[in-house]
Amino acid sequence: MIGRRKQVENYVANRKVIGMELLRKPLSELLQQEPYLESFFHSHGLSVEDKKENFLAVVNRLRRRELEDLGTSREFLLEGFVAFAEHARSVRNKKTIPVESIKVLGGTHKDGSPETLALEMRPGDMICLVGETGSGKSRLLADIEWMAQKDTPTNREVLINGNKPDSKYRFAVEHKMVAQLSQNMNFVMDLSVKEYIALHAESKMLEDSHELVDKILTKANELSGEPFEEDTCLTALSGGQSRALMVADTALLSQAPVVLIDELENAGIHRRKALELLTGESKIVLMATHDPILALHGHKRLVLKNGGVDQMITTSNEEKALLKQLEYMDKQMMDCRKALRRGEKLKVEKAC
Ligand SMILES: Nc1ncnc2c1ncn2[C@@H]1O[C@H](COP(=O)(O)OP(=O)(O)OP(=O)(O)O)[C@@H](O)[C@H]1O
Repeated sequence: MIGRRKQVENYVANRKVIGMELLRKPLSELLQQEPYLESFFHSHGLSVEDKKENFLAVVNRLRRRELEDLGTSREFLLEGFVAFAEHARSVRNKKTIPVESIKVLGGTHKDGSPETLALEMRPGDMICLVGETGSGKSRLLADIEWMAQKDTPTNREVLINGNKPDSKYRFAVEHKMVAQLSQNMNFVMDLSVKEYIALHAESKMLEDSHELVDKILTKANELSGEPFEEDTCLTALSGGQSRALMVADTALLSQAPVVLIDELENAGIHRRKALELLTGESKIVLMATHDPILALHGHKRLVLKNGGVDQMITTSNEEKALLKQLEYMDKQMMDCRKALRRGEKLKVEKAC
């Protein structure tokens, strides 16, 4: 039987240069540069009291009994740590495709007739989809999400920056082009708001995650009708607070250049600010909605009929003027709601 120092030396000798720098660097230095590596220690039940040590020393120190208790081996830990770090680095360095434009070329309506469409969208655009039930709004959102190549029921084709998207972008989960915000956002995790955002930021291997967590919390509170604290449990958030958190999280943490929204419900969220936050982060926002305030906020709206885009309407100046009136009424409604919550009696100027 070979001793533990020998096992580690053998491993070191057999291992090619890659990974050795990682194993020999003092943990204090390594974890300062790549704090997410600490989760490897937690998940493998390793304690690191002396951070001046390097990973080789940590593994070397472990006794056979301890390794058995942890259900692992030295080789496994060394291999695992290097693999974990390499994967984490690749996630961190991963770039989504820089999107300058997305073009949707028409396919066919439900009855098979051709759809005349050449829709071009650029970062910062907000486009609304309107239409009767079953007219094809969700299908259009799905075509964009799947980067359809005449291979969906609509036969549409989606071009990224004027070209057919590389299949690695179409099918690889880590290159997600699209973030979805759906109507039903319920949390089932037993975490505080701050823990949840921190976990999400950590999963993206971001360096400045603390700053970002605070920024997301502040933005979520600006969007929410009812403010909430960082230690509020996710499951205790109201529908509006959950949506506000998801919008802020998507805008600031998601690398996906496109956000698809299936109706942003009215209650408890400042909808205009939510859209401004998303488009301000240079995302392309597409939203299926029948809410006039949201629909008129879009630069354009697509009218869906029989599975195809029937009209593409640019928001007119008259509609923009109407939007101001609607927003005024909406604010009155919000104020009334707040006053009711505070137990106040409503006065005529606050009447909705
Ligand atoms: N061009 C098309 N060709 C064939 N099938 C289509 C086409 N467009 C939509 N469909 C199909 O029609 C059905 C209804 O479409 P979809 O769910 O997109 O409608 P919707 O407008 O989102 O409806 P709702 O408002 O009820 O959510 C779906 O099964 C969808 O796949």
